[in-house]
Amino acid sequence: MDPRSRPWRSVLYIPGSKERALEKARGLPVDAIIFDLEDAVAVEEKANARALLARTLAETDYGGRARIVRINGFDTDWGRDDVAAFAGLPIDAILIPKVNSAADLDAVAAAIADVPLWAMMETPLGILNAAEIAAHPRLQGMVLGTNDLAKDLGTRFRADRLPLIASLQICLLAARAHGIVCVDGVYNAYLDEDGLRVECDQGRDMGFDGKTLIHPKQVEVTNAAFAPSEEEIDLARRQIAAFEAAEAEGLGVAVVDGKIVENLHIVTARQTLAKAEAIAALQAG
Ligand SMILES: CC(C)(COP(=O)(O)OP(=O)(O)OC[C@H]1O[C@@H](n2cnc3c(N)ncnc32)[C@H](O)[C@@H]1OP(=O)(O)O)[C@@H](O)C(=O)NCCC(=O)NCCSC(=O)C[C@H](O)C(=O)O
Ligand SMILES: [Mg+2]
Repeated sequence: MDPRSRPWRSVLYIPGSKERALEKARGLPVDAIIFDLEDAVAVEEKANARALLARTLAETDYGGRARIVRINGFDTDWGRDDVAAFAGLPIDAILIPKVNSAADLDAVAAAIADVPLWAMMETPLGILNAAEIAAHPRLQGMVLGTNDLAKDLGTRFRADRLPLIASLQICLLAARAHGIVCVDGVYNAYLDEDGLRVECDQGRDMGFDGKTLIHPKQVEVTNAAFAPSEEEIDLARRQIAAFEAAEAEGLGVAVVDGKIVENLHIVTARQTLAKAEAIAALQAG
């Protein structure tokens, strides 16, 4: 199945150790959940969190939300046990942190069959190797880890994310070249709705499928930013109608709102309508 055929607007991290948050997520309108065993879980809680999460995933219906488990690094004390604990459980992907190369994916792929892999893109070496990582046959998605990346690059926070733009675009290029999902990093100031909206709009403009989140308060703004707007849906419908009318007259170009519409714009228009339908189906289900 094409991993991009479903919505990935809002992808919420939940610490695997937080029972209340694991329960609460069942009622949140998110497209996907990342159940985190890595940075959100303290060292002394790692084993308990893994057991709690495995039990929860075995017993809990998360509806249409995609379920992704972020394991600890495969070369850490916990990584191999994390992977083993989720074999056979109902999950949609395993997310590997701090992926530096395709070889990091090979190691996890050899340890668990059938489950799609996702990669955290958050190290300078990983960004430089984005093309070979995205080309891995088991990889279905990339998630930007902008906190780790900012740390390793030594950047300072800027609202326009100028120091990170090149890395974001390299990942998008790699993901798009290989037809996989690409989700933007988190916005740390989780009570700052205006700042989140600006960053969501930037990510949407760049071409990300959605954004990773750390708190339920961020869901509504993010879902709105990454869904096709009413205006976009209306334009897509009018472009398709105008182009089909032009084609019926033997023409290859139509004009809508003073702008040319060619078959490549129709591909985008159809994708917009398909995304709106997929979102509606997820919300209805
Ligand atoms: C940021 C938080 C620590 C804030 O926690 P808290 O103060 O407890 O929040 P609230 O009291 O406002 O919570 C209100 C209710 O919402 C639930 N809740 C909170 N967070 C979540 C969540 N993430 N998912 C589901 N539900 C959540 C609370 O349980 C409250 O419920 P109720 O009792 O019914 O009122 C906290 O939000 C948090 O821990 N967030 C996740 C942090 C995290 O996962 N960090 C790691 C991922 S980020 C990262 O590593 C990115 C990457 O690797 C990089 O490098 O950039
Ligand atoms: Mg990180």
